[in-house]
This record gives sequence, C-alpha cells and structure tokens, in this order.
Amino acid sequence: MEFTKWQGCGNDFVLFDCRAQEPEDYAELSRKVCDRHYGIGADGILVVLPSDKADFRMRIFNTDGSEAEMCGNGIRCFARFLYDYKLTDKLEFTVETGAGILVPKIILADGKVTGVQVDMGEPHLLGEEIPVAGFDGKKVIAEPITVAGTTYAMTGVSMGNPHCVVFVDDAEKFPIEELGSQFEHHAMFPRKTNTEFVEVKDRSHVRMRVWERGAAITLACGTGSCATVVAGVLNDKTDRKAEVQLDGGKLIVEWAENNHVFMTGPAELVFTGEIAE
Ligand SMILES: N[C@@H](CCC[C@H](N)C(=O)O)C(=O)O
Repeated sequence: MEFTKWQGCGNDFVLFDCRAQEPEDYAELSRKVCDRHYGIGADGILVVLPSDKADFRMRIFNTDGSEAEMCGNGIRCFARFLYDYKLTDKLEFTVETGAGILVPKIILADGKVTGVQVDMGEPHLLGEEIPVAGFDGKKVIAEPITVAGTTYAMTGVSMGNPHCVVFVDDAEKFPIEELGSQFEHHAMFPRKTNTEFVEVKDRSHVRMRVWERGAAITLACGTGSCATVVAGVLNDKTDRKAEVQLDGGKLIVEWAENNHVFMTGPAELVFTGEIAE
C-alpha cells in the first residue's frame, strides 16, 4: 500500500488513498502503522474515500484503532494531499466526515500553499450532543469534575468529537501524563473524551496542551483548539478570535457570528512510502 505521511503543528498522520481498494481492517492497520517503534509512527491514520454527498470522504482512526468522528489537523493534511496530488484542482471543496460536511480552503501566496483554512461547522453544546452524562438539554459550562481527588471546572464542547476544556493557571506544569487518561475515561463521558488544558495569556492568546482520546498526549489538536476558543467565549475568557499556542505550533481559531468555527493553520508533507499489507 502506498502512503503519504503528514503533520499539522506536529500532530502527525499516515494517509491512505483507499478510493480504489480498502484494507480489510482499518483498526488493525492504524494500530500497526502508528506504532512509533515497530511501525511508521503517527497519531492516527487518515483515509481518502469517495462520497455521494461531498467531493470526498475522510475517515480518521486513532493510534489505538478507535475511529474518531473528526480531526482538525487531519482535515488540513487531507485537504493538502487532495490539492498537491491533484485529486482536485479546486481551492475550496467539500469533505464528508463523521461531523458532517466540512469545507477546507487551500491558502496560496505567490502560487505556493501556505496553509489551510477549514470551516469546521457549528459547535454542539448540549450534554447529549457532546456527550456528557447527566446534562441532557443543558450546556456544560464550568461544571465540576473530580479527578484523582481534585475538582476542576470543565466546559464540554463537541466539534463532532467530544472535548472537555479545563482552564488552568499553568499549562506547562499541569500533570497531563498523570491525569489525562483519568479525564478520558471519566464516567461523565460515555464516549470518552479529548481533554484540553488551557492557560489564558490574554483574550486573544491561549496556551493549550492536550490529552487525546485514543492517542494520549499529542503535540496539537485542531478540534481541541476550536473547542478551546468556544469554551473561552462561553466562560468570557477569550474573544471570538484567538491564537492557540500548542506544543507543536499555532492555530488561529475564530468562532464567527454565523456560529461556524474557522480554523487556520499549516499542513506539511513529511515523507512518502509503501508498506507490505
Ligand atoms: N488530533 C485531532 C483529533 C483526533 C481524534 C481524537 N483523538 C478523537 O478521538 O476524537 C485533531 O486535530 O482534531
């Protein structure tokens, strides 16, 4: 199987074009390929498929083989693959994802791709939409969650996939390695969760570190950055447009007045190769 390896802010993916032929087991493929010692090494795999609803369909699988509804850094890489490898000549196209049909736009300067902006659609805020247990019909804003004996205030946001945003005093010092998995598997989250630990620098700059569902600590999370800015607005901590500083780079996120979230950032090819099935 031919593959291309991509990264967006250090969140890395192995991409397979499966329009003509699909592997038997995506979960198994993802676990094998993502392994950083015995495989290629990545935070997930991205799969290009045909769609009867949009120009293309994207599927994303985490390192543990679980399938996620959406991936923000992944969809920028996916879009750049489609454009660079001439699967489309459009600068703006539609992609069917588990979070609905989303619209990436290739950004050019002097004929060169400098990044990708994605209309990530509308955030979902009700308990049953995220999902957060016990919050049906209600938003989950600064609600208490107890992990390892300490109670934190968490805000729930779905960008198609579930996010729990926790504002902290010092993102660098927060013990993510120790506590991340306990947030992921907390009883409040029936489909588990991604958790963002966020330090507000000022109303338009935040520092965010992440523990991802199915992938543990990664250098960046695009949907998590979108959830962070939405949570920042809901908690009156940020403006609707902010720069999110991640371990592996930065993203610009805007929760526009039409309720859509726009994410802008890089997507870079790392290398290409072939694996024996
Ligand atoms: N890194 C991604 C999110 C990948 C999926 C996530 N781990 C989940 O299970 O929801 C991003 O950039 O959004």
